[in-house]
Amino acid sequence: MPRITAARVIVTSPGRNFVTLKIETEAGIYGLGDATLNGRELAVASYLADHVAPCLIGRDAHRIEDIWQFLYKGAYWRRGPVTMPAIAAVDTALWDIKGKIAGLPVYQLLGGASREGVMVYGHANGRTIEETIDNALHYQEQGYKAIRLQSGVPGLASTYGVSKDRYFYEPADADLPTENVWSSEKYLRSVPPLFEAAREALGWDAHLLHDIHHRLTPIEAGRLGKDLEPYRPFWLEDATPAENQANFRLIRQHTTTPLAVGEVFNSIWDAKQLIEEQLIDYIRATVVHAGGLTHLRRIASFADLHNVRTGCHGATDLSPVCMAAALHFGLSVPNFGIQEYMRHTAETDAVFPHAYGFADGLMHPGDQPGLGVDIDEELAARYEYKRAYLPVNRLQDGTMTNW
Ligand SMILES: O=C(O)C(=O)C[C@H](O)[C@H](O)CO
Repeated sequence: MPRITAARVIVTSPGRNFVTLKIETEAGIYGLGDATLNGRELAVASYLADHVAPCLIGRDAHRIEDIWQFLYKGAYWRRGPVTMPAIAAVDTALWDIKGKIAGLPVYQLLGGASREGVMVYGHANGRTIEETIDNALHYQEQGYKAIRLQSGVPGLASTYGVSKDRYFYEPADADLPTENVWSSEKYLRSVPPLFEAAREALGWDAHLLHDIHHRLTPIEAGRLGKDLEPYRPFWLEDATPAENQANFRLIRQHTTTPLAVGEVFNSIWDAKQLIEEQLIDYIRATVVHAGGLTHLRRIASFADLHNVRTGCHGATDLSPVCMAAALHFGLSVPNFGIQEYMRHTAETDAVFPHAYGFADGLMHPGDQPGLGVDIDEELAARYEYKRAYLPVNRLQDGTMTNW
């Protein structure tokens, strides 16, 4: 049996912070797992190093399910955004090890490929509609079949999703949280003209997506969904906060625009009602924040029963280790919908050499045994952790709201 001999936490910041778990076995085979929780990275690093790693030593690395249950049930304190990325990192690293021992890419262990590749969506954004459309055309030229559109809102100094760079978007940028100002009224007026212009410029074959980033009330989201129906969006994401899952009933009553939610979910319980009542069309839970491949597969199987497809989160704060795992998952899962792909910087890619690649709008995890992603520890050590926070949001009268 491949006995676990070490579990080390590597914190590195090649352009942004990442927390990686490296599990080593007696035979010298190791596996990697992503444990990055944007803006709260060190909490997960400590949870892993101080509380999880000591329990792993000596265990059989092949017993993925048993170790998952041990860490979930054994902590007594279940779920949560710190615990679940820690469990996810262990789980992902164990799938990596199993694949390496078997000499097979992880997607083969998950049942094999269900499709030729994983359709991904790129991020087009700009300060104005014209700039956003211009960027979207660049994505289309590169072969993207699906593009997320985010544009600046007239009258607001900054808004979610609008970056300084055409390809790289990094919202966590300050030593202390940056304060933004938000107006739902101004925003609601700005999105329909964006979609109208996008359909005109990009045609009707392109899948067009949009992220509300939890900023609307359910009835406002219902109105936006209705206003966008003529432009047939692929989805409206994170319409409203989903702690109260019943909120989505109100949105559903008012629009047929497909809904996606779940990037902040960390377990199947966050989505139970949403899925059972078919209040959403796509579940955004992902490998790192929702308990690893083992738990994500459980969520996807449950979603499949209710016609909900996957649409995993894939922002830059999810490391290439998570991206690789997401692609193995996306290639194999029967009810795959789409995968987000926000490309990493060259510095990040150099620290995490990987086998996955993009062609004609689809990504493939590659056929290396395991996940097909590694970490250059020497290079990683050159990038020290830098504290960074996500921004916060206030309404124009100063009231705190969702970012
Ligand atoms: O990718 C998305 O849809 C996001 O909303 C990105 C999030 O803001 C980001 O992952 C927060 O860390």
